[in-house]
Amino acid sequence: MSREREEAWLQEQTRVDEVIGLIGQSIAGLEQEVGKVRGEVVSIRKHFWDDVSINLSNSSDLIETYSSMKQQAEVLLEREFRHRHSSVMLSRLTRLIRSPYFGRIDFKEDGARGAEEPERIYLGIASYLHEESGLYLVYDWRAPISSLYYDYSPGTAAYTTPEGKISGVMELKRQFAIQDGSIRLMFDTNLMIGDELLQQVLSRTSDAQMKSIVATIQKEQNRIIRNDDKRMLIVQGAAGSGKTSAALQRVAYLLYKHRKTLRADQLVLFSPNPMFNSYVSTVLPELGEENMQQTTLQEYLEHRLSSQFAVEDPFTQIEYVHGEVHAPGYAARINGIAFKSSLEFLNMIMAYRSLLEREQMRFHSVCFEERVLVSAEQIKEKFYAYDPSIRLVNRMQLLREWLVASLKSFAETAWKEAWVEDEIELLDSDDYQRAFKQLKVKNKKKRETFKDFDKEKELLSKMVIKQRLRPLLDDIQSLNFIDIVSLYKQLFADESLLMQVAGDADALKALPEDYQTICQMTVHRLESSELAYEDATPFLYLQELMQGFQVNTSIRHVIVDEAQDYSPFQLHYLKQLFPRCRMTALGDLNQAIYAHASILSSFDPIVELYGAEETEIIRLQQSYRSTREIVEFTRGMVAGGEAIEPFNRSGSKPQVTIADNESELQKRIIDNIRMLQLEGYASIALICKTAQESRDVHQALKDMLPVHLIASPSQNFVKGIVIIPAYLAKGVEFDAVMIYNGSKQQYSHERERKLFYTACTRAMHHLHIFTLGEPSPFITLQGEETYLLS
Ligand SMILES: Nc1ncnc2c1ncn2[C@@H]1O[C@H](COP(=O)(O)OP(=O)(O)OP(=O)(O)O)[C@@H](O)[C@H]1O
Repeated sequence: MSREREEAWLQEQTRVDEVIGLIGQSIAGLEQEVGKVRGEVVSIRKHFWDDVSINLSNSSDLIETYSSMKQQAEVLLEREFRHRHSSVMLSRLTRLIRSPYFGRIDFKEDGARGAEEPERIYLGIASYLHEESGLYLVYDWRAPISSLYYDYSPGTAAYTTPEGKISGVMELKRQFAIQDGSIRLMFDTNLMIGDELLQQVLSRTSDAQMKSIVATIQKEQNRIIRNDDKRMLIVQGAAGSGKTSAALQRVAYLLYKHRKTLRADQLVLFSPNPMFNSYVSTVLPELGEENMQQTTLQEYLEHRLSSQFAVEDPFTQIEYVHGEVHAPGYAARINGIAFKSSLEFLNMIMAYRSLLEREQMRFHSVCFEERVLVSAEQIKEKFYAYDPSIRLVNRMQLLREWLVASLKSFAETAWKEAWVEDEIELLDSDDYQRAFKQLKVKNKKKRETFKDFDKEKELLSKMVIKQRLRPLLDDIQSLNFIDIVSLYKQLFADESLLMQVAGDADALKALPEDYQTICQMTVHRLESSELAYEDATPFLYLQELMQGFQVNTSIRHVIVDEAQDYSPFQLHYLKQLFPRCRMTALGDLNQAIYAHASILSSFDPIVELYGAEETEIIRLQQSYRSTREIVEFTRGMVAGGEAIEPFNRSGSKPQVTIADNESELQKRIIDNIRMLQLEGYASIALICKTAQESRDVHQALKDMLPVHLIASPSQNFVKGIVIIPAYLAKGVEFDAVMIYNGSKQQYSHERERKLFYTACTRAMHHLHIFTLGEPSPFITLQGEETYLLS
């Protein structure tokens, strides 16, 4: 180390010591404060009534009592607020003291006098204000001035504040890695930030949890994080380019920037599967923020539809797409999936709604026990008797009122029926008591005598009727008299209707050639009370059009990760569901592994969602996850892959091993896993094509190695050796990846290309593909120099 550098290091360590000392003092003060205020809160709560003087004798005493209570309540509120505030500060400083900052910039604003020293800005995961001097000893990485660190190398630089742009010269940019109070690494950078520190960070072994990237955010990623102008932000980025990482940092940024108006529960992340939720769940707490809500589209669909159907999940659909290629009707199902996820089909459903306003509506009869109170036919007649200019949803409200009235008039006579008397016999004593109480109140009001047997019986009978009609009334209130299942089924059962609707929606050309088979298959499944994944969103959309949209207005920001997995139809639906939200959609078209059209296959429909004016598209080409060798091998597998830039981190070339039979294949895999373990890799994945294959391989290997099977999306992500189907490994990463059988037989069809690419790009340091017989063309078409064959 040069002398100059040694001195700088020493100076910085001295400052680190000072800052840690000061933070320590603040922590001690806060601990005292928290303890004291907690004691006060407990004591006020305990003695609340002792200190309130209660006197209700006359109005002035009443006012005095009220104001004394109010005063006590205000004191309690103020103490509770102080307690919360100090506790938050305390936990922030406790996090900061371990590693107070990771960067420094020296910045001289334009207009500062020549002799003036540049301002030194130290950046950390939270700010630290030294109260006595009034100086910020650490700036929050999200503060406006901190963007200089991410956006510039030394030289002229500028940042934006709410008051405008501030320009100047950055004279120094320094990066640190501080652990337990000691500077472990220190770099001054002239290039763009991160290269050396990033090298170190990316060379580490992976973890079962994603990590924050706050110290090494790259310029392009910073654009994603701080982009706050447009309603829609689309990020199309290569595998491993940091889309998910940037999205989580973005959430932390938004929570900081809008801290007065935005709460964590007003943001929702749509993840590819529940396992992914646990994988990313520690990033925000690590940054000192509460987690946002996390869900999956499937979870939402289940929540809305599972009472009516067995709803197929997307993973069962993928298993079918990749595992049942020879099943009868396979091609029709695939075409059906693509068709039903298109915007053309959405337009057809809209056209269908218009048609239903005039004809073909379907209702359930309103029945009590076996008796039809209002027949489906009568409801339909009534519906079409309303003024056609009234909107469909409003006509449904009118129908509802009419049916509630019909039910009431039925109740008015039904209580006299003989069966009601039998039911009274079955009432328990609580019911009797309740009836008597009511009767007493009524009699008091009407000044009648109580000993009235008939009145008592009438009251009990009416009570019985009311109880028995309650579920029916609830059903009517929820508009369940509209027969949505028949409406959806009718669209496929009556081909002429489908043609008419397609014609009205200008979607005739989009109808697949084999639509008749698709129709039959759809009807067949609905008749078994099953809803295929591709039907779930259209069905729900139709239901909302009939019953009125159930929207969520409290959500202000929706983040859709792995956005390529969503169809245009599904994204449109999400937009309707969250009418007040801004949206961030992050994805990689090359990882689109579903059979439906991806929203990213053309940007047009997704841009149309909020309009070009309100949409920003950012592309990320640099891949950080994998070594240069792995990126150079995998990028050739996908269209446009040549644009993907590897980060300059070297490792061994991907290996391809051919085995003649399955037992040899497995033996080689076992040997390889043992070797990888000796080399110190902590997370190793054996990636299979389907869950079925994963289960079989697990069965074969489990007695020889400690392997975990992850075959269901609801499992948690675990460290160690995992056997996992490719579609569940989406979004996550491993130190070493082995592909179970990358043979020509397994991966050669176009639809398998992206699945294979997704599997290979999960590797950070080591990729090894084992094949049973001839390797897949996705391997052999790569340059021979990009991999090693054995
Ligand atoms: N600026 C950065 N600094 C440090 N690490 C980074 C940075 N950007 C990305 N990484 C790392 O690169 C890896 C890939 O990031 P991430 O999973 O966010 O990428 P992705 O684009 O969502 O990937 P995929 O689409 O393949 O799922 C992670 O280990 C992440 O920590």
